[in-house]
Amino acid sequence: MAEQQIKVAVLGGGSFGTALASIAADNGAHVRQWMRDEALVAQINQEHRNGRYLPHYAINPAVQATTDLRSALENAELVLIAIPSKAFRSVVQAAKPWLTAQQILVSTTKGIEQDSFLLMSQVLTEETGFPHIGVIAGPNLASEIADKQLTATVIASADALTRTRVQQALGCRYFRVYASDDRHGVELGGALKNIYAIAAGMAAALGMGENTRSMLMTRALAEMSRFAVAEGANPMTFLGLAGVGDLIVTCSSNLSRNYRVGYAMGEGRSLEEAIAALGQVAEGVNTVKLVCAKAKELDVYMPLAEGLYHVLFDGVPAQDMARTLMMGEQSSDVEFILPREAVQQAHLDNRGWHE
Ligand SMILES: NC(=O)C1=CN([C@@H]2O[C@H](COP(=O)(O)OP(=O)(O)OC[C@H]3O[C@@H](n4cnc5c(N)ncnc54)[C@H](O)[C@@H]3O)[C@@H](O)[C@H]2O)C=CC1
Ligand SMILES: O=C(CO)COP(=O)(O)O
Repeated sequence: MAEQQIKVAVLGGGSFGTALASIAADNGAHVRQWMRDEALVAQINQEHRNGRYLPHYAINPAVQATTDLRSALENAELVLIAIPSKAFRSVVQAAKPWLTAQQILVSTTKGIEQDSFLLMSQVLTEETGFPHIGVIAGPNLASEIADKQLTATVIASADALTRTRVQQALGCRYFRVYASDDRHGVELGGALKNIYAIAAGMAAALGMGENTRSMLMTRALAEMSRFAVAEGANPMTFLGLAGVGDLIVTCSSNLSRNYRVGYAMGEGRSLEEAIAALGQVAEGVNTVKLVCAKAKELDVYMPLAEGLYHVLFDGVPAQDMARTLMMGEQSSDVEFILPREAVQQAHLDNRGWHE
């Protein structure tokens, strides 16, 4: 018996939405991709190319682009939402008339909502109340996926049907989909690593070495997981693709937009100049603001994020961020083994030498 063709809707005409639409079509799905720009729709449908966001890659000709939300969503079994966090809720609200409780709704967005501090899958839950909600995150540079470089991602959901359908719809010879039920941890991993990608780009532009890069990434992981645990996530998630995996790729690659913003600032450009030169979304700029405020509220120690905040928004020179790392408290390597507090207490108990 021939397998049924799954119907997939992708909301968003940017680089990641386009890469995912093309994967699903390569996998035999019936794919409609919604975006606002009529010219881009025409280009995708006629030339099978997204000249604005992925100009050098061929899109599977079966992807049908449209500016009509209704026709994109009607009868779709799986809806992938690849819209920057600033516009995510408004797009979900516009889509609501054509969303149903049977559909599987998946956010691919790595950001946090400004006023609510909600992650995008929480926005989906709040707006729809539907049961099949998940999130995709992992080391997934869109242009490498479009180039069919071997890539892995994570589908995270408490709902087994959501995990399975996404694995079936997107898993193919160049794209491997792993499952997790820690939706919050996976989604936080994707959002938080953008902060450290900016810092890593800065460090690279300032000529810092490989030891420094490795220290930065590892301490970033400690900081991310500390924050995520305070938010109720499982720290083990950060050993996976959406934690350490995504951190490695975004802190190492010039293809990451967050890394590029940091690199431009490390070369002496202002934040405004760096963003203007990018011309795309770097979610980390907003995320660092929101996370620093939340960390204060929760009393979570995040010296790297705070140091980056001061460089981005208070005019502190980028070189000084490294000092924050070197001159911070003497701490624990892996605090899930030796708690930070135990190290601090031992210092208090042994005051007076070298101080
Ligand atoms: N590009 C990448 O390599 C990856 C991106 N992501 C995440 O996916 C999300 C989307 O990213 P990209 O596709 O890369 O972004 P992008 O910057 O390439 O494109 C964003 C798309 O959203 C559209 N958009 C913006 N505001 C809108 C609105 N109000 N209504 C309708 N459409 C609107 C833009 O027109 C554009 O088509 C981001 O949060 C990002 O963190 C996740 C993994 C990889
Ligand atoms: O999340 C990404 C890769 O996994 C893409 O990162 P940027 O948003 O920094 O380009």
